[in-house]
Amino acid sequence: MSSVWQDILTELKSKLGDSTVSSWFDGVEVNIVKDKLYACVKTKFIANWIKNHYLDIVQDIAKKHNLSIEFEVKETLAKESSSKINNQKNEISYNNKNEYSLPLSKDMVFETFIVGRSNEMAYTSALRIAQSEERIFNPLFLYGPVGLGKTHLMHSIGWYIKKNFHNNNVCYLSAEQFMLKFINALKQKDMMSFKEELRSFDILMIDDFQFLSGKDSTQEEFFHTFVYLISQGKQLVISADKPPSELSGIEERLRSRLGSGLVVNLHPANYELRLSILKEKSIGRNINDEILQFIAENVKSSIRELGGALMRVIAYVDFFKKDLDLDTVKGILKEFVQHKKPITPELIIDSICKYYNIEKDELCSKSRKRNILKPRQIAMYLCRELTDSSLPEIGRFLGGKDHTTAMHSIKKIEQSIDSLESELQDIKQMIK
Ligand SMILES: Nc1ncnc2c1ncn2[C@@H]1O[C@H](COP(=O)(O)OP(=O)(O)OP(=O)(O)O)[C@@H](O)[C@H]1O
Repeated sequence: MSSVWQDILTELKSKLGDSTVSSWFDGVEVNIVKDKLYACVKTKFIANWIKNHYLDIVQDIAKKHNLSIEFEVKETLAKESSSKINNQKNEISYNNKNEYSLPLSKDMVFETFIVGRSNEMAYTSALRIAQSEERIFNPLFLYGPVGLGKTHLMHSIGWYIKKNFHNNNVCYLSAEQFMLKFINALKQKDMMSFKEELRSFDILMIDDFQFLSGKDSTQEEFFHTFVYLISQGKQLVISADKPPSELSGIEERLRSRLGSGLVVNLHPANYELRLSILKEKSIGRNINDEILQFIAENVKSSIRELGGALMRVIAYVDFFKKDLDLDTVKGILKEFVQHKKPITPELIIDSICKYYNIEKDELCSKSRKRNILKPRQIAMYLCRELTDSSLPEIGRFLGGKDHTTAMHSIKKIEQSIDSLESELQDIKQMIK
């Protein structure tokens, strides 16, 4: 090993400690050309980690040796991963037989979807749609905040139908892709093929429908496709971040049709579901329950984030072949972990909005629609239970209501406490 690199490592150890340096810098190969030191690491993950956490400090030390430093990923490993990507591409093109559909991810099937209270209804509806050739719920409209499994369920429907009903022609598109294909057909002056192709599907699934907000001509085209397919007994599955009634920038006649079948909400996962997902995804990995519980308790924003946190822990174990302790995990997941904040009315209001997928303005408005009134009453109840706020303060926080409204709302929730128990538990989990 180059003596300069040896010196750099020694100095790094004195600043960062032996274990950090051996975790991230063991196995680095160096090559000095003129005044540049090229440090070759095994993977992109390690290179990024070093750049994000230790670059300044390494550069400072290198400067003392009149060197600048650059981190690279070893070419052999880069080649390996590029051949993996090529294999994946082959799978995708096999998967993607019709040119209109986006490929379905092979990891997103019903068998890998973990079911809990927050997504049970969505899972059951998706499975029923896939299993039944009768159009029991048409369209199926799945909605909820990001990263909670809408795409996973749509891909699962696609795979199930491909496997069990070979004659059915499935098309899965993001709303953006739908728009791009529409624009392309207009440009090519080939609207007939576009219409014919879309009308030939037995199951058409459009993801992230909110993307079409304000895109009037694309909506118009989609509207006609929608009406045609439904009239022919074909299945439609749509997903968005909001229910049809709350999608802004979508034409009224389309909104009402989107809501004419079954509309199902995916709620944020509670602790039990987060833990089950982590246990399932870490099968065969040497990660103990204490660590999984720590991740489930702290990474709450979405299942996508939860998966990302677990991947980071798994990558660490794979690279360094070391047993993990909780302190190391806390360090690795620093950016994922939300620090515990004191419980305030603002925090309760934010969590309620997230849970019910409504805007703060709506929650604090005068609306007496049930989908707004109930969350507002729950917010008042939780402010009373979890904070020291007085009734007039609670009324004020929820949009300038008076203290009798706050008192009445809290009573309402107390009267239905048994039926609301599990919902309240889930919301409290999000708040804490
Ligand atoms: N219940 C679940 N069980 C297992 N994995 C899940 C579950 N829910 C979500 N995931 C995983 O979480 C990730 C994000 O899910 P998905 O892409 O389906 O979210 P989404 O609701 O469509 O989000 P977006 O609105 O951002 O498109 C995916 O990797 C998915 O496989």
